[in-house]
Amino acid sequence: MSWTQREYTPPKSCNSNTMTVPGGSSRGDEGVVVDTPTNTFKEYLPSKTYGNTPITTVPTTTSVPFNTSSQWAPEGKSLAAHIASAMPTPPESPPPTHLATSTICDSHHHEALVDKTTRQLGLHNLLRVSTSNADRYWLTRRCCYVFHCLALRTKFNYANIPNKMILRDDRIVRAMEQVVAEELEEAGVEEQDDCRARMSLLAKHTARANKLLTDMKAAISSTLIRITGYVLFKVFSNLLMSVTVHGGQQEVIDRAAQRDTPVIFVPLHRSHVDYLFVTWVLFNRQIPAPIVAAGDNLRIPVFGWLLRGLGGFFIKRRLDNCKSRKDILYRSLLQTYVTHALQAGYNLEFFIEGGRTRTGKPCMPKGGLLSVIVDAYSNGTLDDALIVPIAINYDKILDGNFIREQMGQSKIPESFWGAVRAIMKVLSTNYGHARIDFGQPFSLREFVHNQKRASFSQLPLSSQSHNDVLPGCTPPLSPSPMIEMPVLSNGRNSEQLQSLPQPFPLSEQQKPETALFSPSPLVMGKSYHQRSLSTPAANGNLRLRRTTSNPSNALNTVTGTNSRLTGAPSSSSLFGTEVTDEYRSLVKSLAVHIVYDAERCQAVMATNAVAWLLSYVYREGVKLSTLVEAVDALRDSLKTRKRDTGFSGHSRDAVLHAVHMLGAGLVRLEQSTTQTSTTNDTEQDFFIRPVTLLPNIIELNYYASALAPLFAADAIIVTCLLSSIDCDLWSYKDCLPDCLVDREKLIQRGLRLAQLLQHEFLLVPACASLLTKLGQVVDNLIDMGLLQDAGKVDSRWSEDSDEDDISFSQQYKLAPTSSTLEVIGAWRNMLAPMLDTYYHAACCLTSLVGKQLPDKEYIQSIQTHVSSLLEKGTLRYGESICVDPIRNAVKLFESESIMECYNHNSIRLVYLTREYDAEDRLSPLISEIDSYRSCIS
Ligand SMILES: CCCCCCCCCCCCCCCC(=O)SCCNC(=O)CCNC(=O)[C@H](O)C(C)(C)COP(=O)(O)OP(=O)(O)OC[C@H]1O[C@@H](n2cnc3c(N)ncnc32)[C@H](O)[C@@H]1OP(=O)(O)O
Repeated sequence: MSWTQREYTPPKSCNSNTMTVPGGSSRGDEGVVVDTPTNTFKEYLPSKTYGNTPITTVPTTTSVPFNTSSQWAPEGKSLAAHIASAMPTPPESPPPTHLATSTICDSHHHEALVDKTTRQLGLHNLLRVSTSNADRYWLTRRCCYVFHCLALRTKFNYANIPNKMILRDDRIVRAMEQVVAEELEEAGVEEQDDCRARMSLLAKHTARANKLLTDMKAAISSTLIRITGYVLFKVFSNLLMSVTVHGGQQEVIDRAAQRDTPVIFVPLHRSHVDYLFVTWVLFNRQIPAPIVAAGDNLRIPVFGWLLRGLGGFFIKRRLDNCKSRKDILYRSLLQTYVTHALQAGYNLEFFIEGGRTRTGKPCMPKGGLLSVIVDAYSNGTLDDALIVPIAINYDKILDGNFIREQMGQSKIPESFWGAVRAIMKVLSTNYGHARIDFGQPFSLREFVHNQKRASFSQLPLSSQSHNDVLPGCTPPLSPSPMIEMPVLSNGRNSEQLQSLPQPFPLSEQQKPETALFSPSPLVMGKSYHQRSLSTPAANGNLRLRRTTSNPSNALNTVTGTNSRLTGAPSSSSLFGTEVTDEYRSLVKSLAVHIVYDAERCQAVMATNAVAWLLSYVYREGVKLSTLVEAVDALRDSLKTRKRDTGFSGHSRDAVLHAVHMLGAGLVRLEQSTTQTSTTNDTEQDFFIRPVTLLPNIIELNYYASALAPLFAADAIIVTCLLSSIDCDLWSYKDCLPDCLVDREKLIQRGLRLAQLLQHEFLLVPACASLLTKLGQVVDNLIDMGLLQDAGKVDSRWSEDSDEDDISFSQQYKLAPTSSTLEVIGAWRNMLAPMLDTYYHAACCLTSLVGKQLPDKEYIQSIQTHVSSLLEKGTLRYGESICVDPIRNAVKLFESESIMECYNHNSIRLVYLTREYDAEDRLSPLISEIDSYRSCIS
């Protein structure tokens, strides 16, 4: 089987800054055993019922007695021992094929951060620490973590941001006045008439603001970080075989952290361990801990206090309790706190997806916190920020599984005892390897510049006046009165600071434009506010100085609106109610860039590869030897696509390790004996079979889904191809079926399917063209030999063409072979369960004709419908029952204006729009989705 595919090369405007390090993860290298895992397979005990649907679970006994010796296992080892010793991903293995990736258009910042040294560094297992005397003395060997943690510098003076200072901020004062005025108006009291009512309302809201701030703010303690750092060494070394980071990436992060610019860490969220890892890596690199946005569901006894001391600041997961009424005061407090913290020198970390992925694929990003940063930049409060996408992946996630929620049951709220129970459970299990990948840091300023240039070049020449407000940006805040900025010092004196690399130089291409900016020494020198962590003594009273104008600020300068804007409040803020569409799309494209970049740098673990192959290629089971070959081929494909694997060494070890990690509940390992036809000898092999029953298959699918974004575009084109031909390719193995494929039509169909699946996959970043990407996927099918040139036809003869419009469309004939069929079959199977769900969700729209339903009830009715079809055996894939694709289908119906919603008494009610409020009007949509399913056998 050949999975090899040409890598998608972004268009010229979007340079891929993939860096290569010599070596590359290679197959066949000797693996170094890091640790010895427990030899027992963990028992998998899913609950027997989910909601009202009884679910059959597979027995948890394995088919292979792992404690017996086997002929197959070399040197008379027991099978269990053999499997236990088959562990890929030694940390000293060759480094990955790339350091980090970034898709940022025309980015130049990497030149300043990446050099020969960073490219040459290899992988590093964080659990292996070395103190200078580590090997010499018994005590330093025994207590290496203690010595290591003591040697690290953690004492940064994290600035205190007093409530008073935030409450005095203009934004809060305005918000408070607005809230009070609204309440007075609601109560029918004229503001001028009732001064006392106004004063008492002001006092009430000031007290509320004070309480909200106290509940929100982080209170980092250096000592707590040091102690936790040590505890995490002990805990991780018990739970995990390795925690690997690329040395070059660490070096780049060090350099980024030394710049006088806030660093914004944006990890994809898989597990509660993610935020522990990020701060822990920074602790190991002696970088100040960032403040981390934590959902206020985590503000539970003891743990809440602990998280706050480690950098957590608590935010509401939904800003407004009721969507129809914005909590202006809360929004302005959050925005002001984050802005002041960035000004005070804190680095920030937040999980842009707004929660852990339940499917294994990245979730669509949220724009709230990101808009705060963009707003701080646009109003001149921040000169720049370095954004670092991060991806963390695990052989096996420590937080259990998300089956309950995928089966439609509500999430169990976090509690003290729940957390204690979870920790106790986790402590007794082996979770294999974990891998942390830092993407290429990129400059917010550079991003905004590039976005602005892209939008600017799209404007007609006549409208390209420098006085025009920049497309994608709203006017910045007026300059605020000068307040003194706290000097944050992380131990560097001013000379050291001067010697550090300066903010990213603007590129040659940017120069003509930047010439429009008023030249200022502030940009080149260090006169703009200093960022460093201050000594409390020097900053007993923290005061902030905001730059009066920021000449390097792309938005100010390009809009040329500084003078006009004096006194104008920001309308682009979390607090502001009038967020323009252009500004929203700027923030959205930044958010998409971050998630796209983070996903691209995520390493594929052995469990992901095996789960993907078992879910979509060998659902009926496969011999170990065949699976090993398939993993080899998949690794080649990943390499071609510049994706790194979180394992190295022999693929057979990787497969056995993955089977062990996934456990008997998800994958069965059976011993099989085959007779060779030539020598009549018997050969021992294993037969590996995925457990395809519900709910186990949902968990297996979680691991498989890590590869879904990588193959999503291929899967879309293949699904369109297979559903548009009227023959079954599988019956034409190695011969030519008599059908032709039109390139243009295929790509157009692909574009439509991509639109239907817009809530499932981020196929391209904002700076790239989906059309180009789908074209490259078609080219790849040609390279694979599936499509063969059949000449061009005059497209005038096609149905919708114009008589005068002469254009030729490329035609292809199909040449399926067993290996290409295996590959495209896997891609097709990847989308099949999702398309089934979308189809049935569309069918259920008919139940909404002439009525409205609470959205939860509607989603539940779709799930009930799908599970009844599963019980009847009409549906092939158990995964179709998952609630996530159902929700995404509903979001699609909303974005296609088929359905609308409104809030009534905090309940979200959905109903069909007038154009679709009849069964016959829904039929075209249902048939359209069904047309893509016709390829599913
Ligand atoms: C040494 C070892 C140490 C160990 C050390 C451990 C460290 C220990 C730390 C603890 C750490 C715990 C970490 C837990 C991990 C989580 O708890 S993850 C969950 C919490 N975090 C997040 O959710 C962060 C990302 N989420 C967001 O940014 C969300 O937008 C918010 C802020 C939560 C709000 O969500 P929402 O209420 O659903 O609202 P959303 O639709 O996003 O929009 C809100 C507003 O944002 C603005 N906005 C949204 N999109 C846009 C846009 N595209 N453009 C412009 N404005 C926009 C608008 O103003 C919008 O309001 P409207 O005008 O639409 O009314």
